[in-house]
Amino acid sequence: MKVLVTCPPMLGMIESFRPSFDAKGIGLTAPKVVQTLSVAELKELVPRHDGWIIGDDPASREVFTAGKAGKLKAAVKWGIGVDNVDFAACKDLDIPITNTPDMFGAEVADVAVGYVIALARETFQIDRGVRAGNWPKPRGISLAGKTVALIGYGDIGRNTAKRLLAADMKVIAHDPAASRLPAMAAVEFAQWPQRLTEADYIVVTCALTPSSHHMINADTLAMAKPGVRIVNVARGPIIDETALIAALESGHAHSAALDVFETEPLPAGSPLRQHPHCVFGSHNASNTADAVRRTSEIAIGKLFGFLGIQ
Ligand SMILES: NC(=O)C1=CN([C@@H]2O[C@H](COP(=O)(O)OP(=O)(O)OC[C@H]3O[C@@H](n4cnc5c(N)ncnc54)[C@H](O)[C@@H]3O)[C@@H](O)[C@H]2O)C=CC1
Ligand SMILES: O=C(O)C(=O)COP(=O)(O)O
Repeated sequence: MKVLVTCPPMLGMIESFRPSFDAKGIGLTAPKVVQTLSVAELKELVPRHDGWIIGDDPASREVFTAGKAGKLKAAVKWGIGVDNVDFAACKDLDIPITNTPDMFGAEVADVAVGYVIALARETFQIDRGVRAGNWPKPRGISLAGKTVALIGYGDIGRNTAKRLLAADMKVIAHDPAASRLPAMAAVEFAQWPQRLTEADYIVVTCALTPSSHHMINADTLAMAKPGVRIVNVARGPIIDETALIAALESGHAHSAALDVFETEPLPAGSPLRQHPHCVFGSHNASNTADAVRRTSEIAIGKLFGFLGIQ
């Protein structure tokens, strides 16, 4: 058996997993040079492997079809988001596939709340100013009593809500699955974009689906409260970046903290790069040693299970 691993976080610790593959006599391919492979590269590599642990690569029908024509028997998406993986193609081709849900709720919520605080107190502006030899003292806002519109009430959303409530913030959650999810008494639910006008913050923690694509756009931004602060720790295309830039430039939106972007890495020419009221991450909100280790172990276990490896 041979397994291909293409998820960047796991590549960083692949050598520590190699002995468990060797012990089972499984060949392990983990390309080190490129982190996100192209369709052409995947069509070449995937068919030569029995199993595939997928990262942020374009895991398209074309790739799975090529895999099925070769040796591919099963795949696991490392992590939560499956927007880059064609699950329907796997079903059609009879390739068992799953992801690793509920792995990063606490870690990504920590980053989301860090960004809420950074935007409230402009800590990133102070840092830039002090480094430049200035002594800036922007006047912030208090978190207590402010309202957050939380888009997505899954694992990350619920962990984020818990932390925001501890800061005495009010949370209004928007999630089409709300009635099936465990509720917290203090969290109110609303259909999107109802009650958006009340929100001092919009915090995005939902899956990227056709229904959430560009949920934050020129129309919904125009409905938002003047001075709204925006945090996105989920997926870039949930926000129309062109509309966000316009809202930041007009001052209607106060500021934005983005861990994820419509195109990653953020392109050199993106006007966001120049905007002073933004703070950025590098799609890194899940990246702690504990979380990466446990997710990798679970991904390997699920793949071995599919392949019938004890
Ligand atoms: N920045 C990062 O490094 C990370 C980002 N993510 C992203 O965060 C997303 C959420 O992760 P989890 O909470 O663990 O997943 P989850 O599956 O527990 O929750 C996702 C929630 O999004 C909701 N949703 C789907 N469409 C929606 C819409 N149109 N409006 C509002 N809610 C909608 C679903 O009903 C579900 O409750 C992942 O799908 C992934 O894309 C996940 C891990 C790390
Ligand atoms: O689990 C997710 O969806 C994440 O965003 C984190 O993992 P990734 O960087 O997509 O491999």
